[in-house]
Amino acid sequence: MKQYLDLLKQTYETGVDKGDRTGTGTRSLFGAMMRFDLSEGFPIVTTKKIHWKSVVHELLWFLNGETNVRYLQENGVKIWNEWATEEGELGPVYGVQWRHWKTPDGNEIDQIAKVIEDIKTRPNSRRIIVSAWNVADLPDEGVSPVDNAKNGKMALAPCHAFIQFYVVEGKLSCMLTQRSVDTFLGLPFNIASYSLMTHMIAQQCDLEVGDFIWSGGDVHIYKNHFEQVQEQLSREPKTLPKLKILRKPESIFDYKFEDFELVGYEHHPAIKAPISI
Ligand SMILES: Nc1nc(=O)c2c([nH]1)NC[C@@H]1CN(c3ccc(C(=O)N[C@@H](CCC(=O)O)C(=O)O)cc3)CN21
Ligand SMILES: O=c1ccn([C@H]2C[C@H](O)[C@@H](COP(=O)(O)O)O2)c(=O)[nH]1
Repeated sequence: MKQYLDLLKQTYETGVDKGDRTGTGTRSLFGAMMRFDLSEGFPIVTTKKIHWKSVVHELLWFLNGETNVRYLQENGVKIWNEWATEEGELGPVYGVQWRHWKTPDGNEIDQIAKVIEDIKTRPNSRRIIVSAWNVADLPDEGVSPVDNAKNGKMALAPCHAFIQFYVVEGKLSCMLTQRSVDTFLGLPFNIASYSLMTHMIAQQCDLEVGDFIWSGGDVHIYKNHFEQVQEQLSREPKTLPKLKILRKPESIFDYKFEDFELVGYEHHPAIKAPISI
């Protein structure tokens, strides 16, 4: 995960002080790209422990079209709790936009099903895209995440907002555009999550995995993560694990947590850090 550590270092050393919505304050740079060849190992950060269980359950939850944190909580995943209403609602976040994008005529579009169909039937298409950036559902930035969710808006505007797939020589690649990046806490999850999804879609479409390309807009380190970043940058990365998918489910919507095994995930100890809400 040299690419990740290089970006963390670059942001830490060359970023500019910048205020932000949460009030914490950040060091930030604008515009970055990383490329991971998924055939060379599964890109999960090794210089601290990443909670793999949270990565997998969060992705399955998105793919199920869900936006209530109940499923996550039932599976011991706490990462979305702070933004949810008392009933557990987050408003029309990723799950709704991926699976149930509302059209003006009252119908819905399942963007994930469409992407699978496109990859199978029109692999040369340059329009194999999932967008979570539904302008009509964006939150009001002057209102708290919980109040936005109560008002039927997204609790948070999508961070990983635009996904494009590409097929060539029997390999599936994925490129993500992430408009806002919590480099210490969020980014390791985002890289692992999209790499996992690329493996799943490749399996469903009988393709090998190609590259995962990540691009970021406002790449920042929160000011209360500086010590943790220094600690992490002092650690030596370890060899990447391999992802094993233990069966081929009927469809992209039928995967279970137990279907995935990260073989040989060696990592340094976890590093605790406060999350900015
Ligand atoms: N400021 C901020 N950063 C984010 O990364 C982020 C948000 N907000 N809001 C929405 C989601 C929620 N995400 C989160 C939330 C919490 C952790 C977190 O606390 N991670 C810890 C513990 C993980 C666990 O035990 O599951 C970590 O050490 O990685 C990570 C990503 C990513 N997103
Ligand atoms: O998957 C995610 C979700 C969120 N983040 C981070 C990026 C920002 O630090 C906050 C969102 O705040 P905005 O003011 O809406 O930009 O959450 C992430 O890195 N990854």
